Amino acid sequence: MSFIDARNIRTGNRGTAAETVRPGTAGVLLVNLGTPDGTDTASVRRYLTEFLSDRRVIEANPLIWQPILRGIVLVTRPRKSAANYKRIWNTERNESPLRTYTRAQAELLEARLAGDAIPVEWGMRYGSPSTASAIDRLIARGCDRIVLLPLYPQYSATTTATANDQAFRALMRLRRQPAIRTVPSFPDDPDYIQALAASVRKRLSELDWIPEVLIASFHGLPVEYVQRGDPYVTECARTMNALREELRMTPQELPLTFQSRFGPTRWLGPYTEPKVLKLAAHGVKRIAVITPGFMADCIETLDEIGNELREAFEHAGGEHFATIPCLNDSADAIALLERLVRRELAGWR
Ligand SMILES: C=CC1=C(C)c2cc3[nH]c(cc4nc(cc5[nH]c(cc1n2)c(C)c5CCC(=O)O)C(CCC(=O)O)=C4C)c(C)c3C=C
Ligand SMILES: [Fe+2]
Ligand SMILES: [Fe+2]
Repeated sequence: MSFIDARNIRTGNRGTAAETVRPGTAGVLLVNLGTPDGTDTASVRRYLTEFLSDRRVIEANPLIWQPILRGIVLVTRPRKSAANYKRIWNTERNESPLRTYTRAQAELLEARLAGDAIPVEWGMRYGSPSTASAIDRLIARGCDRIVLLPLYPQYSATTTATANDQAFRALMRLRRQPAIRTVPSFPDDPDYIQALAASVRKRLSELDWIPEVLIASFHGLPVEYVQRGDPYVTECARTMNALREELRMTPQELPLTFQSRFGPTRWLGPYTEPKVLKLAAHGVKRIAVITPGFMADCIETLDEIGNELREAFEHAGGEHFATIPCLNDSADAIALLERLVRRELAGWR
């Protein structure tokens, strides 16, 4: 018998097709936040449980937070959120818009990379399809090198870092790990800024009125996270400086605001809705809203902005309200993703 007893060695990756790997084959993994599987309260509760139990998202001591989450938040919020998801659901595919757009981005990017035979898969940080399953699919398609692209233009530990964490957690299951390159955030990448500017010009050209103010609304973050070193707010400011320059607009014409506050702590300001109500109180009748922090339309853009903010503005005397769609599956979005990915592929191809 040889010195190493082969019976004691697991030869493959658990649950993956490691034997299909072709050395030197690179693939791409797009990761987005995640979304419920359905608009029923139970599905939303399942999703929120996983999301809001992530210690990158809620940094409070779990001994304090988990009883609040399970005793209060998960008792009240899922029903309200489920009703909101119903208003924006993609009924044709019976799925959330975030899932539809993330899948479309992956499929269109794969078509763009077809000449180089680079497979593209997509996964979610929370819910399905899981990040681990997407990595398994890339390995089954022969990859031993993965470019991992978290779909957030501005870095935050609550989004980018936890997406990367989840991918590396998935690798912990594997004997034969692929090599990974993570794509950095891209808050003022020229292709991203030009795509945003083009989306503004296109949408405004469809209107028969001109907005007095174009609000740029980003997802918020607790101020404490920024004080502890999260660079998110700096990256939002970089996006805004570049976008204002590209559109030749002033901070008054294109102000930065933050939406989606959650919980009782202080979040980044100014908050989007109070800002819009103040504008209405000052006689502003026509506004448009862009949401540059989101690569795909989702409940935060379609419902919180497209429905709730619109109603609040009109109720306060506003007359015209328009939203600029996220980059979604536009040609500009796919060209941007391709460029970000090709930059990280350098040296591998
Ligand atoms: C402490 C709570 C939260 C932090 C921090 C947070 C950061 C953060 N989130 C996004 C992007 C998205 N968030 C979305 C939904 C969402 N976010 C929170 C809470 C925090 N987010 C909640 C409770 C929810 C659910 C909304 C509901 O009505 O129940 C989404 C949309 C998902 C979808 O299904 O459409 C996105 C996208 C960013 C970019 C960010 C930090 C910068
Ligand atoms: Fe969020
Ligand atoms: Fe929200």
